[in-house]
Amino acid sequence: MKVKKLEDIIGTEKEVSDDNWVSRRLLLQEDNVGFSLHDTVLTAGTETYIWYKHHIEAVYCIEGEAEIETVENGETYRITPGTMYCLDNHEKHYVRAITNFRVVCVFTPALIGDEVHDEEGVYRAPE
Ligand SMILES: CC(=O)NCC[C@H](N)C(=O)O
Repeated sequence: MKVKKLEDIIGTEKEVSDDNWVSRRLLLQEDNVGFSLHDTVLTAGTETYIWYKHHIEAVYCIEGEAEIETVENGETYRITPGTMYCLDNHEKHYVRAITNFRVVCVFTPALIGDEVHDEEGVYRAPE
């Protein structure tokens, strides 16, 4: 069994930041469990364009509020604590954080660890 605390991750290479968010990566490919698990905070007032071309992501909100817009059809969703969304069709989308937006994210396949979005909003393909 594996037990890790957020405080074990903060300040290490498993705490990964991009312009609009910080992602504390609790489980990664090296843990060999088939998914990765992150505690992520998106910064209030930011808009992030994302396309998980190679991954499925589930996102469970535990603090704050955001709007998600799926690009293909322009639909918007208000996400608040206790709500989950799952990008099960690799949807291109925007995340607009209204307040600091804290979420638990699960990715399959698991992230390797240092991924940030490229110019297309994509995390690189798993190795
Ligand atoms: C909600 C979302 O996808 N935010 C971007 C960061 C990502 N979830 C991560 O933790 O790497």
